[in-house]
Amino acid sequence: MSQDVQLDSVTMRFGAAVAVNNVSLTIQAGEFFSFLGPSGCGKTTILRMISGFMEPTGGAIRIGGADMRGIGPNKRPTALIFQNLALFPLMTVAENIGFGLEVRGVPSADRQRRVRELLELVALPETAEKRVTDLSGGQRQRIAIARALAVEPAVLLLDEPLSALDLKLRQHMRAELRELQRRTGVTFIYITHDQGEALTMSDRIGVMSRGVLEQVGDGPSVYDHPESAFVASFVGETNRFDGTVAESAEGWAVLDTGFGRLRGRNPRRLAPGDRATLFVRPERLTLGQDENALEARVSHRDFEGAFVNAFLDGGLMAQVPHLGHDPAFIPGESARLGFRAADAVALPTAS
Ligand SMILES: Nc1ncnc2c1ncn2[C@@H]1O[C@H](COP(=O)(O)OP(=O)(O)OP(=O)(O)O)[C@@H](O)[C@H]1O
Repeated sequence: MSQDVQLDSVTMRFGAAVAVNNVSLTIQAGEFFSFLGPSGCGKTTILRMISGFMEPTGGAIRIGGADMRGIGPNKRPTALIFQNLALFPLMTVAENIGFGLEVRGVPSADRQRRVRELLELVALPETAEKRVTDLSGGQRQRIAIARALAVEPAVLLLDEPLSALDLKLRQHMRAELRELQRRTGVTFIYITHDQGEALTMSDRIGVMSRGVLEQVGDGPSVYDHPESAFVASFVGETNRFDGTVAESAEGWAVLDTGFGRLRGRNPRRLAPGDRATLFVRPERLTLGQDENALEARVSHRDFEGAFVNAFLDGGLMAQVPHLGHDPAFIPGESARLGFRAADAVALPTAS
């Protein structure tokens, strides 16, 4: 059975350094939850504490309501998949998957049945007698997952498991992991620095920076409603207009910026005189929009296939779908752009 994972003011100090700072959160049973953040933000440390390879220096971790303090990794209802998978190269696929069951003394016939079921689950029934070294990267990935699921963990912990794969395979595996999670109902806790992975797979995402859990929410809420400058900049591309709040009213703020007065949402209740930054996604900065109108010279444009990205003076970027007849972003010429105030968010400028 899958179980919820509760972090209660969890802190991890290494000497004077605080790797994880007072993180509180409940990951629901059966949820696909991702911790997303840049290198060094504390994601791996959180995963190690949940799996029992490290004890927090403060706070508590409960799984299915039971306090995990003092309970070693083998006694916890968790399984961990590392970045390098750590499959045994000299064993066959079936031996790899059955390894944890053998260690636990599961009889051979039961073990074989379970291995067959798991190979069906990851759609690789024909590979049972192959050596893992004869498999492709994506196949090895699936075998590592089957091996982790063999011992029927309530919670599967995944430490950047796709980072060694090439781009196409990585994108394909996202869908497979998501599907596998739905089918098994096991709680997945996934860590990644790749926002695309987090956004496509997760029920909810916890965005981390410098040991702090900055925001928790589903993909659209984190992308469309960032609550800090860090989240706005780290999740997705964004334009930023630095300035000072000139006016503020219920839910709205007007900023004086290098591009004139610009208006956006004001979820953090910024007041006149506050330093602030207005964030606008490139796909929301559009041609022929009169609200929050501005002019900027096009420096260059990149053709990306499905999209055209136009780069403008002032560090701005506008993204439009490529429909065969691209709009007039002509390098060297001035473009008149704008954005709806509802598509912009003013947040305290990052220190
Ligand atoms: N055993 C340790 N001793 C001392 N400092 C550590 C130890 N483990 C991690 N740290 C420090 O804690 C911070 C968080 O590290 P952590 O590995 O959790 O980050 P991360 O977000 O997983 O990064 P990455 O994606 O690079 O693995 C870093 O500053 C790291 O140097």
